[in-house]
Amino acid sequence: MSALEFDAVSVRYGKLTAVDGVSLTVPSGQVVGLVGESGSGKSTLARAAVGLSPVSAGQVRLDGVDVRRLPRRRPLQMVFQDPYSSLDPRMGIGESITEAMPRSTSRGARRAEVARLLELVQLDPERASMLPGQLSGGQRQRVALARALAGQPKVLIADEITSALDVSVQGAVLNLVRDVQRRLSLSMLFISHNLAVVRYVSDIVAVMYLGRIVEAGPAEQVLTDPQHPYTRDLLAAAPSAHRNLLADTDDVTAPLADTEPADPHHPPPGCRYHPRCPIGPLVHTDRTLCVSADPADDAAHRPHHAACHFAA
Ligand SMILES: Nc1ncnc2c1ncn2[C@@H]1O[C@H](COP(=O)(O)OP(=O)(O)OP(=O)(O)O)[C@@H](O)[C@H]1O
Repeated sequence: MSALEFDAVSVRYGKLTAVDGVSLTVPSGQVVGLVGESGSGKSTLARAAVGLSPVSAGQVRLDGVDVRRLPRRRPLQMVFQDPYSSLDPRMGIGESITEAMPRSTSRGARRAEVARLLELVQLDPERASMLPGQLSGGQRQRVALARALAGQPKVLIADEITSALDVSVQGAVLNLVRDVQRRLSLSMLFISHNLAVVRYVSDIVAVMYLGRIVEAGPAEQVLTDPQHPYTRDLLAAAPSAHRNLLADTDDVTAPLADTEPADPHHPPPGCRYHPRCPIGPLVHTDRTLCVSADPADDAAHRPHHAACHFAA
């Protein structure tokens, strides 16, 4: 079991700061669910761990070791929304899985290992010679998971892995991932725009807004007693999060009611959420503080914390 730590990580694309000094820990054997609107920087943060987005400041560590020092970052494996990101359409699925195994795997052991991995993701090992195009979307995603597991990871990063699938198979893939995570005691960073899905798999929930984590804590606490107005607004925009696991209405990428989506190229001064935040007017404070001062997350040492001047 291994802990993944983002320590004040920033990612810049030219003038755009997509991830801005994010600190977040995925504790050993636990699942951290990362939520937030489209463009908030979730994928960029996850990709920073596996070397797919450029870290301009800060460090990502696995058990205290800078991940850049890990050979091919093999202990960190990522599964994407589109399984074709990791599967070659011209390569048999068994071969794709074999390719991801450590070089030390003997030739003789490879075939048995492919069969073991296919069984682990509940696919018939007889299918090892099939091409990805001969499988359904859900089966392809299972193969992508088997390929990620072939690298013998300690940490699994799952980025919207069910959102491109038919609703009818989303639940099964989700159950599979959760089952595999528990069985192998993997640490997992799980990204989804669907709050009900995040609630179902996560021990900890982190909420991202314009490149920052604005709230994090034990999943139940964050989702039933949110401290940050943005988290409250997300939950209010997804009322079925508590009932229907896979309802489309939980899409938090939809703009929140009556508010302009934020422009990551021009983050507002002070608190980044202040132009959309209902709290100032509600509590009759003058909003000078929110407009002028960036709310430092003073309580980041606590299990449940939020970056808001008026956190509940
Ligand atoms: N390779 C890139 N080059 C330039 N800008 C990028 C790149 N990748 C992401 N961005 C920008 O960084 C910001 C964060 O994007 P990111 O994809 O991480 O957000 P997200 O929260 O994962 O959104 P989504 O749910 O839509 O994937 C966005 O403004 C996006 O346009």
